[in-house]
Amino acid sequence: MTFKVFVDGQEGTTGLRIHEYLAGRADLEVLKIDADKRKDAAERARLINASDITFLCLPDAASREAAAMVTNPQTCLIDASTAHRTVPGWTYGMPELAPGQRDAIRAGKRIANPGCHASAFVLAVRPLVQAGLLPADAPVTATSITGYSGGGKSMIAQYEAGGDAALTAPRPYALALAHKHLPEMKAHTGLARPPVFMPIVASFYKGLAVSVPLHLSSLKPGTTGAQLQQALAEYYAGERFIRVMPLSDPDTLADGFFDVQACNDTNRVDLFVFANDTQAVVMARLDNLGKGASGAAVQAMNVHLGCEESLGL
Ligand SMILES: NC(=O)C1=CN([C@@H]2O[C@H](COP(=O)(O)OP(=O)(O)OC[C@H]3O[C@@H](n4cnc5c(N)ncnc54)[C@H](OP(=O)(O)O)[C@@H]3O)[C@@H](O)[C@H]2O)C=CC1
Ligand SMILES: CC(=O)N[C@@H](CCC(=O)OP(=O)(O)O)C(=O)O
Repeated sequence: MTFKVFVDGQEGTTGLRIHEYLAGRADLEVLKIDADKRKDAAERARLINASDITFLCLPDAASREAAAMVTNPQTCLIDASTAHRTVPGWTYGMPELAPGQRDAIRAGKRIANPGCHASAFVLAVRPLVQAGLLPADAPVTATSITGYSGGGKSMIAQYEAGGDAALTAPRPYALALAHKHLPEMKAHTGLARPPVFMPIVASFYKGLAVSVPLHLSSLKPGTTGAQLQQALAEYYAGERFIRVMPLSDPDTLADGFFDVQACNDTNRVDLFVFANDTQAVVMARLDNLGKGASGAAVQAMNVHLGCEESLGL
């Protein structure tokens, strides 16, 4: 059986990368829209409804518009945007989130792909809340360092134009403390409040690492760094795309510096706990265009189609 797949937003950063993942898949027929019609609502609606799977790789408003175009009950949408991640009726497209999440992705026809920063944060924090080590009402904070491709075509063009000295240094942003990933960070971790979150974009193309600093005294009494690491390792045992590293892994910091780009060109997430007797930092690293966007979207499709086990990514 061949499944028909359409990418709405095929010329964008996420859409192009999805096409690379789909190339060579004998089980899929990729439907293409003519370049001059790619924003033509009627033509997009025709292709969406001719597909078994449509990836929405669009700004939020265009994603909502596309979702309203679906009339074919067989069509499954996988939305890369922020539009539907905490909307009832949509399944969060993170198979490793919880037992039962793969079944929900298999059954659902509306799948919301996690945000890149949120993917790293949720995967790092949820197991600690579930294990009772991190109280749900703890005052959690997080920073994220990301490559500029996370900002899509316009930010890539800005960085690659050159000539602006401000862009050569890392730039903290979202300092209104209302980043668009906060609702899903709260909803999918079990935290009572979203974290205080400060992302930083820097002058490298891709790669992302979220850091969550913790005072052990604010955790369940007696919690150690080893227990945090063990909780993550147990939660993700058997997950092929999640690698939980040894506590305070000396190899990672062989030269004293953390490599934000070491998951690039993979669909992998690496999780780390660095700790001493009183403090810990939990970190998650991924490729923002891999597990942070296009890789995760293709993985969700594979789960939906029941072929996750048999295919690589
Ligand atoms: N880049 C990343 O790391 C991640 C991105 N995302 C999300 O994925 C979505 C796509 O992001 P990204 O690929 O980076 O963005 P880009 O800006 O690179 O691409 C978006 C594409 O959508 C097209 N588009 C805009 N409006 C419409 C419309 N009405 N109809 C059809 N096409 C339209 C744009 O056209 P044109 O070429 O004319 O501009 C562009 O090609 C966004 O919601 C983003 O937030 C999610 C996770 C990570
Ligand atoms: C560098 C940069 O600007 N990054 C984007 C994140 C991209 C992303 O993941 O956005 P979605 O919510 O659409 O998934 C940002 O922080 O807004």
